[in-house]
Amino acid sequence: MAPQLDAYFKQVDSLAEHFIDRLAKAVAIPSVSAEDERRPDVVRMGYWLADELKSLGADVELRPLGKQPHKEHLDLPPVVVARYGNDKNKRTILVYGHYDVQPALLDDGWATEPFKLTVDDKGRMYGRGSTDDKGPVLGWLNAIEAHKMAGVDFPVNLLCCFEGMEEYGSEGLDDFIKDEAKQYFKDADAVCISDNYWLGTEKPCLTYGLRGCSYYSIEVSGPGQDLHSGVFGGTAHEPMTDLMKIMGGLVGVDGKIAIPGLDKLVAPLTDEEKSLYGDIAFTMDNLYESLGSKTGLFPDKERTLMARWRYPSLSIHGVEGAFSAPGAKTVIPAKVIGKFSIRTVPNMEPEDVDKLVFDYINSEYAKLNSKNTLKVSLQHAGKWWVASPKHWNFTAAGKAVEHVWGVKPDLTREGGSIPVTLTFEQATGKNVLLLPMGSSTDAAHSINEKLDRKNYIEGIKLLGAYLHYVAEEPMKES
Ligand SMILES: C[C@H](N)C(=O)N[C@@H](Cc1c[nH]cn1)C(=O)O
Ligand SMILES: [Zn+2]
Ligand SMILES: [Zn+2]
Repeated sequence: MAPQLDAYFKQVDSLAEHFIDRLAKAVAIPSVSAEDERRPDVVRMGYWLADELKSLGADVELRPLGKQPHKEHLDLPPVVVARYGNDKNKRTILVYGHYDVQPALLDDGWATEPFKLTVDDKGRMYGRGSTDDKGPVLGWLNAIEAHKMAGVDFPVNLLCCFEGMEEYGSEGLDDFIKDEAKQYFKDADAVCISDNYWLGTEKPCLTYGLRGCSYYSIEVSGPGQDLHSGVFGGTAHEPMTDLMKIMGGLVGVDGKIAIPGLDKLVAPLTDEEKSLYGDIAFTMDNLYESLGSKTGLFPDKERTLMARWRYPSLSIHGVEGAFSAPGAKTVIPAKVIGKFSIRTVPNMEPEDVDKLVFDYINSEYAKLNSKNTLKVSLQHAGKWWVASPKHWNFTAAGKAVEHVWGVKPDLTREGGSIPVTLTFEQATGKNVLLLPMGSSTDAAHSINEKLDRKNYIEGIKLLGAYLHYVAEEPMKES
């Protein structure tokens, strides 16, 4: 295998500028799934990706997902499914990624235009979606192209599933995966997802766990319209005041969730699990570097990792309808919608979490004796996932990491969520591996998101090398 991989790696290096150009084209399409007016761009991105795959020789289909639930005027963006290779003597790997991105505005504080890939003198490639998840998705396409150009036989059959709604809770995809598990995806021997990050900036990792995400909104309404606070202040129940009381009580400044009973749903920490954290290559400086400050909640690495991986957290995201522009407008908002989410962990069942959340908010609201109207809703929920890393899929990826990066990867869990991971595992019955490309300082979801050139180019080598090692692994279990 070594000469083949050498030829492939060389080809990746010589195509590096072309691969960066491909990423620039993808970043230039503002495929923001959460913004209704951007939906045509999300669809355009799906078609662009399909065309790129076709030009590389893959069989591609754009599968419609129907209307968006609760927003029937909007079509969901298509799922791009593709097959590259159909050799019965080769293994088949199913890869998943997403071509939608988080919202981004220059005014949010970006140093460069978010939808223009901007490379600085240190090789940092800034742009929305660079690391989450356009760089990794294009990594698979680039791996195909470099094999073709180098004349190296592609070692496996590749099935692709690229969606356009991941950042909005993967609307519609669960049913699609369940339907296709025994059809389009039926040949898959294992699944690989590249959509998370290293823990630091130096050491690669393989990831076998994710937290779940239950996302809620609290709507408080009262007055028929926004009011003058001089004329009506002190005479009416104010929705914003009620909302702030409720939202402010959900979580303490120490990160402790105030919802009674939630902690009882969490799997107890065993001695065996506790012993795993010490060996992970992660320092408090890694945390401070990616936070951009020293505002961590815990002084030590073990508790920080546990807080990220194996305990739930509650984050308050924002308030719709509130006065958030600069200035000093004296308005009483008539209706406000507060948004928060809970990252869930083993053994929290989403329905149990919902019940505790609704009961707590309703009982706290009752204590306010407000005449306003409260509505609490679940926006979307995705369950946590923890798998066994003792599978040939992980062994192959471990060997590929050692080959490309010269170091054994850490086995990590991830604080973020990719809800379809569990769906892929359950619907196909196959092992799922998370193989990240980007690093902890990439600022996914934040301003100035970036992917380092080195992570992108070596990441393309890694994805290709992983497929070669997969082809060599003895098949021991499904
Ligand atoms: C880890 C992955 N790249 C990611 O960013 N996932 C999102 C998924 C999500 C959940 N609700 C909405 N989007 C995340 O963890 O926030
Ligand atoms: Zn992602
Ligand atoms: Zn994301």
